[in-house]
Amino acid sequence: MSLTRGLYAITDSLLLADDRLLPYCEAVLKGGASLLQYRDKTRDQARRHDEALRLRELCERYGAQLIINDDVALALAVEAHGVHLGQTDGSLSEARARLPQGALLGATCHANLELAAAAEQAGADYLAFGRFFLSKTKPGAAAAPLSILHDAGQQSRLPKVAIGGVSLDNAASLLDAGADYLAVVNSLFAADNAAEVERRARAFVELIHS
Ligand SMILES: Cc1ncc(COP(=O)(O)OP(=O)(O)O)c(N)n1
Ligand SMILES: Cc1nc(C(=O)O)sc1CCOP(=O)(O)O
Ligand SMILES: [Mg+2]
Repeated sequence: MSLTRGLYAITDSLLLADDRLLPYCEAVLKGGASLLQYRDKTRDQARRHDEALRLRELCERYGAQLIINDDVALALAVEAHGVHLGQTDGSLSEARARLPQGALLGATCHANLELAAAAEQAGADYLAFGRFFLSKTKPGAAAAPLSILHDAGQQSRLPKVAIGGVSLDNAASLLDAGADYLAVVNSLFAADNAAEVERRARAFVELIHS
């Protein structure tokens, strides 16, 4: 499946604790998210493997793609659809070489066009820029101007992912600036129940395709 535009939901271990991971992820997929990233910073390899496997099955049921954050080995072990790597997560070229053909490789580029060019050269399938707004999930993330989305579009034809504090209130500004995918944690998953997660996902998807 090739990348076009859509909602990119990212999991969070705190927001999705207490058995919320699977029902909330199913809700986000029912709402129309096309990419789901498993982002878990713990070292509990057995649980990570089990959760990633369940999420891969869930994504397949809904025609979405599971991306594993940081961990190429886990992505290979559960036959995920791809991996997302940041600037300190290892070599993109090596990850590209290890992944099967057709697997997605995403790269964090912050607000830096040189990082974006290097990621494309290394074989990335999408370029992630941010953070655009204050992020409750990652409060220390460095700010990026909206203009980086336009500038990246001048340099590359790869899909551009916008991340960091993305909400239903600011989504339109990111889309207008050139974002192809909106990557969202808190504004999707900080919800009281799965029905609310689905409603929010649907609202993002409608905005993206309007
Ligand atoms: C879609 C997307 N964009 C950016 C990031 C951030 O990656 P990274 O800089 O490696 O930070 P961590 O997420 O690993 O804390 C991402 N995960 N996904
Ligand atoms: C994981 C991550 N990376 C960022 C970056 O700027 O690279 S911002 C971020 C957190 C995104 O969560 P929320 O939607 O809750 O702000
Ligand atoms: Mg990372």
